[in-house]
Amino acid sequence: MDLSFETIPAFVWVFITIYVIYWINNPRVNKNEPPMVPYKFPIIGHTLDYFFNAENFLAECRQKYGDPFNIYVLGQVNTIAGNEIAQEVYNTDVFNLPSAMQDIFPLHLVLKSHNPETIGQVIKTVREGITANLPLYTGRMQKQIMISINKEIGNCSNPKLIITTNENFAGIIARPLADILVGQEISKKEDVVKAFADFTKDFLSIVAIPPILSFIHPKVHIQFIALLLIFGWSPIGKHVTTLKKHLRPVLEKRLEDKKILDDKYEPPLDIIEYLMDSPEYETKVITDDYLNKICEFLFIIVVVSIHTTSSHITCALYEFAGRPELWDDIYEEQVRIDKECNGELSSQLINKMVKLDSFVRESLRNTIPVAASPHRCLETYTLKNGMTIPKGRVVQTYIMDIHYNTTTYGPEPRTFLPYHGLENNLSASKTDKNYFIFGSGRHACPGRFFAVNEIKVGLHKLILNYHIKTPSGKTEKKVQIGPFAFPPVSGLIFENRKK
Ligand code: HEM
Repeated sequence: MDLSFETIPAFVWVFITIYVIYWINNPRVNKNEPPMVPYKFPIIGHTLDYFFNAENFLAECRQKYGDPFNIYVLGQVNTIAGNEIAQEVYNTDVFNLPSAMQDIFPLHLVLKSHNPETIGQVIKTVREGITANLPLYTGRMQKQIMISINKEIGNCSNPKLIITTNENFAGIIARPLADILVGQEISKKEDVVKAFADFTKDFLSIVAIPPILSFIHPKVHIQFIALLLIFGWSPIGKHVTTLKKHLRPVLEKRLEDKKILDDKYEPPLDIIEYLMDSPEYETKVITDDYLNKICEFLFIIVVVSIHTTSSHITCALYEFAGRPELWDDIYEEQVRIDKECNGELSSQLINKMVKLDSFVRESLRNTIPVAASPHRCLETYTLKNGMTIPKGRVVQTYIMDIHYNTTTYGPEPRTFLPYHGLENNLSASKTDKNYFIFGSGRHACPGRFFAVNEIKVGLHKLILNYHIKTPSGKTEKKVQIGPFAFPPVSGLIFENRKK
């Protein structure tokens, strides 16, 4: 590079910009706050440790500074709350998940109606429309899962290696959810199932943009993404168009039928019917605005439900495939239940899969990011231990500290304990202070009962139909990207069981 007299102003500007960023973001931690972990480089702080060595870095900090402690990542101070503090954070309304998520998972940029009010309606819909009707959905769920299994895994008379990246099982999970959300007619359309299965993956291309501008402020990074979207980038636009195309005629027909049949109208059991019946979504005519509103609402449910469930069923399958010592025991339970119901599962029988449930709980306990689920402190708050968390601070949940605590899970907490849940009367959907996969307290995931049922029915059918093993014959390593964990990518070998 030529260093001439003219380049000096550019250097001066770069220097001034860095100094201003440093000055604005220079962490000011009050005396009464959790201890700040020292760092070497201004602005960068602990960013590299957190994104490239999170597990060891946080473990060392925890040992030295206790729970909680502060680190400095992407120009912001974050409080890390582990086993002793996280429960208090989750049980106090001053700490808010959606507010902190907006900075790293800006769904509101592509789904304009994603705001606190709509999230409240989504939670209510999941509770009243899905969880409360679980027994009524079981038959449909089972049928749709079998369609997906036959389509995506099919006949394996010879051993077949299936590269089970997340997408494969997103299809298995998307089909039953489509059935429940948009009804039996629309969910037969393959392009709708694909739109549901792919929506989150395509949205994640937004999240994958390196958050360099967050060093200035997280909102600057979000504004940059907003600009890209304004200039025409639309990773999820095609999915909204697909859903609208199929939704319009069905909603119009339902309105028409209601008018003609009046009291004799038999409402289908699905979420679009639930919505049309609710005061916020009542309408006499299906306008484009109305369709947009309904589509956005449905995609919010899709985002919170499909990717989470599909990556967990994938990981559970890898755990099963890599642990031959469990195969016979869990298979025998599935055969017994299958015989009891002649292949037609009911909610009660899903509850009877106690070994499978316990295995799923253990797989969920072990499929965790190092830290996740940020909560923003909305008002300065003093913890029971006397430490103060200032307004605006993001508190990260140190999940590994919670899920690998030695008091609950023994001196080797990373050992896979398939029957820990069964022995301690803890089902896979039961949250407690040592099991945070579905969060905790008042805001704990309202879809967890449905998610666990879906995972259990999926595993039940797969285990009944196939021998499943890993290519190495052992458990496969999950993929770790930064503090996040993803299913292994080695693939799984399926072979038909002899009937
Ligand atoms: C294995 C699959 C799933 C996992 C691991 C998971 C995990 C979570 C977690 C950690 C939270 C935050 C809880 C908190 O703040 O305490 C959450 C919230 C939520 N989940 Fe799930 N979830 C799963 C499946 C589902 C499904 C299938 C649905 C819907 C059918 C769903 C709907 C929601 C909703 C609406 C919220 C927001 C709750 C609130 O803010 O109060 N989730 N989930």
